[in-house]
Amino acid sequence: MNVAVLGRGAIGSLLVAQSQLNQTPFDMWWRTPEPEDIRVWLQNGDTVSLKHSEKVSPDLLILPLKAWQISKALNDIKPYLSPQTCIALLHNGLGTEENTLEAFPENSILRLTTSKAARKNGDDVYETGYGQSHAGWLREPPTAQRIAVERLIAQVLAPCDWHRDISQPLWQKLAVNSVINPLTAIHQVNNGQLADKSFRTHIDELLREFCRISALENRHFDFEDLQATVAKVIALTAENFSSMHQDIYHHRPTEIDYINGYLLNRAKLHGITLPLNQSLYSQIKQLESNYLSSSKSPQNSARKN
Ligand SMILES: NC(=O)C1=CN([C@@H]2O[C@H](COP(=O)(O)OP(=O)(O)OC[C@H]3O[C@@H](n4cnc5c(N)ncnc54)[C@H](OP(=O)(O)O)[C@@H]3O)[C@@H](O)[C@H]2O)C=CC1
Ligand SMILES: CC(C)(CO)C(=O)C(=O)O
Repeated sequence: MNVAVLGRGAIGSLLVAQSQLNQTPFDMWWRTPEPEDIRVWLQNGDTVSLKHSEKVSPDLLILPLKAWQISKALNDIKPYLSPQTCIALLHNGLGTEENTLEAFPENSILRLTTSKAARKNGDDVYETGYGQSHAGWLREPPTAQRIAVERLIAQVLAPCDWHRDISQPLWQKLAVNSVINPLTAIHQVNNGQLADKSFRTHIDELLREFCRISALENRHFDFEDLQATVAKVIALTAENFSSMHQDIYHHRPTEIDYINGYLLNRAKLHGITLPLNQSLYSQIKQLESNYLSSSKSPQNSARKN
């Protein structure tokens, strides 16, 4: 099976490194031919060197991109895809699925999410955490391709659970991201600092709003289970800076439209408001607008984490 991974981002590089260690190397499609190669530093001490590949129509294309990059990326690479190419979306948040299904009506589409962690520093990628992944089909391919893809994904994203309805784990991850990401980004704290009791009221209120909108979507989450899940993620990733914290710090666009913005869109459809989500959404948009509208380059800021 010919597999390609788009970009040379943190999570994508981790997957390609893992595929090399499994002796089933994936191709990597970069936006630019430079640098000649990149290195991935794994937590087990291995270092893997990765190179850019020529674009040949793949059986499986994985897009481990920021949610807001997906639509343009798929448009850019459409000429290299055939109706038989399976497209795998891997990102935080929700909201790219419908457009992808519509834009590629003949292709099988897979949705992935992961709690693995990696960060880029220049041309190097560092694995910073192990974690569970989840996978499920939005549109299934014929049986032989389905089995081959499932086997491959189970290897490179291990441990990986397969779901008949992938939207349930995606909503569960959305709950976690809708709390940790904007709070850490606005207060510029690491994930662990959210355990401080001063954040308790906001965390609980965000989870209450999440339960209200998810129930209207016929997805039922227990408030106390979510409290426990968020507390666990905060403890397990205490030293990490969330992706939204890093995006704000490095003056990059955030995924807010696909996290709290997604919840707000669903709420609007149901005719309800989510006041705390709205407030955090507006604060993140304001922070983004301070630098996205200016010509100052993000590279000018000192790097952290
Ligand atoms: N990093 C982490 O620890 C975790 C990340 N996630 C989620 O996974 C997703 C990916 O995150 P992450 O790996 O950190 O993101 P990165 O920003 O590191 O990687 C995104 C990559 O996509 C590439 N890209 C974007 N648009 C295109 C395009 N049109 N054509 C080709 N390449 C393109 C970028 O290329 P270029 O380098 O040229 O800009 C970049 O290499 C996000 O949704 C994130 O929230 C989830 C769990 C943990
Ligand atoms: C789970 C969490 C919050 C870990 O940092 C994450 O997914 C992110 O930073 O985007």
